[in-house]
Amino acid sequence: MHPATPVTAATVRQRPSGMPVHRYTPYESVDIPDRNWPQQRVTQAPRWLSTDLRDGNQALIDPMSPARKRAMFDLLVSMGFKEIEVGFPSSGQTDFDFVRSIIEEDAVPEDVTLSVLTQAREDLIERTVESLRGARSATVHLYNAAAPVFRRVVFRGSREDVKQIAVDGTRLVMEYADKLLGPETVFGYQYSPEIFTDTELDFALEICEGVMDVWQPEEGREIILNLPATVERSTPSTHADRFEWMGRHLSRREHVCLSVHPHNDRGTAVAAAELALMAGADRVEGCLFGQGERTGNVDLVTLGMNLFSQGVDPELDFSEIDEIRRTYEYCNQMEVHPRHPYVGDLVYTAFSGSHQDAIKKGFEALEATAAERGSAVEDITWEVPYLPIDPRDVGRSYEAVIRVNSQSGKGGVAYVLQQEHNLSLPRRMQVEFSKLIQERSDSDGGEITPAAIWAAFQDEYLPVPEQSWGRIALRSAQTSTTSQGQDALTVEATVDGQDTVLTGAGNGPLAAFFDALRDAVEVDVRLLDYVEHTMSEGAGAQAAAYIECAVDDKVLWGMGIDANIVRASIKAVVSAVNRAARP
Ligand SMILES: CC(=O)SCCNC(=O)CCNC(=O)[C@H](O)C(C)(C)COP(=O)(O)OP(=O)(O)OC[C@H]1O[C@@H](n2cnc3c(N)ncnc32)[C@H](O)[C@@H]1OP(=O)(O)O
Ligand SMILES: CC(C)C(=O)C(=O)O
Repeated sequence: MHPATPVTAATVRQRPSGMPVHRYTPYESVDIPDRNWPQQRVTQAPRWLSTDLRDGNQALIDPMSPARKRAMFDLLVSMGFKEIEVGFPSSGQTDFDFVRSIIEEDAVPEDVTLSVLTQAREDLIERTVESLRGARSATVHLYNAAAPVFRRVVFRGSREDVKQIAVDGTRLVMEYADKLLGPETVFGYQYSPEIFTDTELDFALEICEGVMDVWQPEEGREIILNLPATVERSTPSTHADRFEWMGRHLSRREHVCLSVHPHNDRGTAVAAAELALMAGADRVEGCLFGQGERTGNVDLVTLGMNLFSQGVDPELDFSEIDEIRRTYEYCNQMEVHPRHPYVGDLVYTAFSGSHQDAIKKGFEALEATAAERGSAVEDITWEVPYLPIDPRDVGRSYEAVIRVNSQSGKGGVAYVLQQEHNLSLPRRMQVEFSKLIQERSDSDGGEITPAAIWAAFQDEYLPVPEQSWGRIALRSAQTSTTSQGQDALTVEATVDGQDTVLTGAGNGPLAAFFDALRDAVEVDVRLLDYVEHTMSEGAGAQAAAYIECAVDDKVLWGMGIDANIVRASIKAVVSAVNRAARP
């Protein structure tokens, strides 16, 4: 409870949480009942501007060194950004020198425009324009805050005074560009009424019109009007209403590039950007993985990948997302959260049973469709439950898609055995084995790695001669045909510690083996189900045999792997018989 507010029955009733809500006011909505944006769809990528090297950089505890700046710049270029805000050159020598270095070292591709930010102060503008000498294509971005509290507190002036700062600043930018830049530079201009989100719409419009009257946008001379949610204050829908309102009221709209610059204070910057695009914005400013002041700028990776996942070309290359992330982490000295959309360590991983089951079935269905159509899986429309995109499209593997812990079910365990060991366990055997894994994860806690799952599987099902438990250790098995046309089987094994030769006959090698077991080992085995498959293509391939049997009064599975399918089946029976006697 706020100390100045006494607790009374009335306040408690009005404010059940006890939080000092009376200090805050609701955000004003926009009167635009015939809004169009909800019907719109984004069908192509916007123009992107990365401000990692400016808004991102200015929010770092330790701003980027020249080497880190350069690594970030090169990354942005390699991803396909065509507009890059490379700094605030009048802030100090580091930013100024960085802009100079990429121009002088010819590190800026021909189709990339550099952008630099400045306040509307003459000395700063001069220094800013100075930094751009020799650039092929450059934009000066001028800002001043326009919201009432800034007019009152920061500039201590009227609307007219604040508009004049923008108008004079624009004129100064043009004058210094004329004076300092040569014909080799294609020069552009951007203006931002800072804190657009808290600025009265009519005043935001008035100040933008004043700036345009100076710049005189026309065919081949666009102006970028960037309307920043410097501090995110409204719902994305109200933000979109404001964009639609501005788009409807701005003069010379066809020469205006309307730009959105969301911050993430309410956690909805991505939605705010998307809805602003629906409301007519042409361009988005933001940072990789949402770096930036306070809660960050809008995350350009999420925005781009959201387009990608809807079948729209983002016009940015995210195919090696982990490389992008590594460079981001080096440059910003910040870590990406494990749940960060599209890139976090855990975002393509399912631990829970029902998710794993659905993912596994999804992969199987995709492969079946591809086989049916005779096409590659990569050419089939992606439709796998719980995975909005194919992790491989961003350079991830399927390795971590399913991880097993106490929340996992049979699907997850089966998936790991399938992926790592080419074993397709029959459904009832999946249930049987996953119970064993479940018991282990319940008792040990935490994740059970694929290696631990495999070790448990081998220990439980795959009989080997040196195995430390079980009645029977198989050494060799040979089949022949009896004079009555039956299958005869001779098996060399150690039974209860004694070297033994087992013989039997029956209709098929399995029946012959059951016969041998009944006589020599005194167990009664009945076959209930049998499944086999090859584990790989070509000669020398191993076969896997799974046998469900009743061993005396126990029903359970056994499994065997061998290059010879008969031996694989016999091993599977040995596996079941041994398991039946396991305490
Ligand atoms: C929302 C954003 O992200 S905006 C970008 C913010 N980024 C940065 O500020 C990073 C780089 N900035 C800097 O390094 C420094 O601010 C500098 C070097 C540019 C300027 O530093 P200083 O000269 O000390 O001024 P400072 O930034 O503190 O600004 C305060 C003064 O500028 C005025 N001012 C602030 N913004 C603007 C603006 N956009 N246009 C004109 N004047 C402005 C203030 O009213 C104040 O004036 P006063 O001293 O007469 O009261
Ligand atoms: C300079 C402007 C565009 C800005 O960074 C903001 O308002 O957040």
